[in-house]
Amino acid sequence: MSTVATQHAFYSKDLSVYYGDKQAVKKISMDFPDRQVVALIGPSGCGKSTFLRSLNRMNDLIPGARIEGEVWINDQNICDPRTDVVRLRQKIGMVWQRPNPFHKSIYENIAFGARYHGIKDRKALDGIVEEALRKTALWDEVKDRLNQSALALSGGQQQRLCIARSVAVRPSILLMDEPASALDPVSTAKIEELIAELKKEYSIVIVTHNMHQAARVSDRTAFFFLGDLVEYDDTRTIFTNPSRKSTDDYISGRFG
Ligand SMILES: Nc1ncnc2c1ncn2[C@@H]1O[C@H](COP(=O)(O)OP(=O)(O)OP(=O)(O)O)[C@@H](O)[C@H]1O
Repeated sequence: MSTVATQHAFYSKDLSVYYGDKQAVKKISMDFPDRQVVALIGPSGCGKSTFLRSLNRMNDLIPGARIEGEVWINDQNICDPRTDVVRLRQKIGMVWQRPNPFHKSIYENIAFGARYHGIKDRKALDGIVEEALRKTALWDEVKDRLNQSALALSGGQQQRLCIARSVAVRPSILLMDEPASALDPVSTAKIEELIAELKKEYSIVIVTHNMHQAARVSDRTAFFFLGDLVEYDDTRTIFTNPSRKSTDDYISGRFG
C-alpha cells in the first residue's frame, strides 16, 4: 500500500439509482475535485445518501437497488460488474451517521483492515494503528488504552475511531453520511476540524443536513431535490448567490 497521495480523477456520469421501479437518483453527473470537500445537501428523501452509497457500490447490499450510469475513479468504471468491491471500498472509504466500531479493542478496530489486506507483521501494524490515530487526533486520548474495548469510548471518539479505521487502509476518497449528526456540539466541532485536516490528503464527499456545517467544511456544494442535482458550485456561490430559486429557498430555510 503506497503512502504517497496521488492525484485522481473521480466523477459520476449519468448515474441513476432505482429501488424496484422507483428512481431515487436521476442521471447525475458530478465531478469530485482532488483533495477538496464536496457537500451534498437537500431535503429528506431527495437521494443524497443513495447517491453517496453508489459511489463505492454500497447499494449492492440493498435488495432491489439497481444502478445505471457510470462512476469513474481514474481509468476504472466502478459500476462495471467485474469490479473488485473489497479493493474498491478500501480505496473509497465510508463513514456512517452512527459510529459503528467493531466489538473489539481500539487497536484491533484499526488493525483489522490492514490484517485483512495481508499485513501480519506486528511492528508494521503498530505503525499503521499509530499513524491512523494520529491523523484523526485520537492518539493522545487513547494511546494508553489501546487494548480496551472501542465501545468504552465516547460517541465522538467512536466516530473518530471509525474515521481512523477507514484511513488505516489508505484510501484516496472518504465518503461521509452525516458523520456528526448523532454527536454533541463539541464532538461535532472536532469532526469538522478533522475534515479540514483530512482534506489535505483525501477527497471527501459529505452528506449533511446542517447548512452551517456545509458552509464551514466544504469547498463545493451540490443541492439535490427529488433525485435531481439542481445546482453544483463553489460553496460560497451556493450560499451567497445561488442561480436556482429552489436552492435559495432551501438554504434560506423556506422548505425542507
Ligand atoms: N432501501 C431502500 N428501499 C427502497 N427505497 C429506498 C431505500 N432507501 C431509500 N429509499 C428511497 O429513496 C429515496 C431517496 O432516499 P435517500 O435516503 O437516498 O434520501 P436522502 O436525501 O439521503 O434522505 P435523508 O436526508 O432523509 O437521509 C427516498 O424516496 C427513499 O424513500
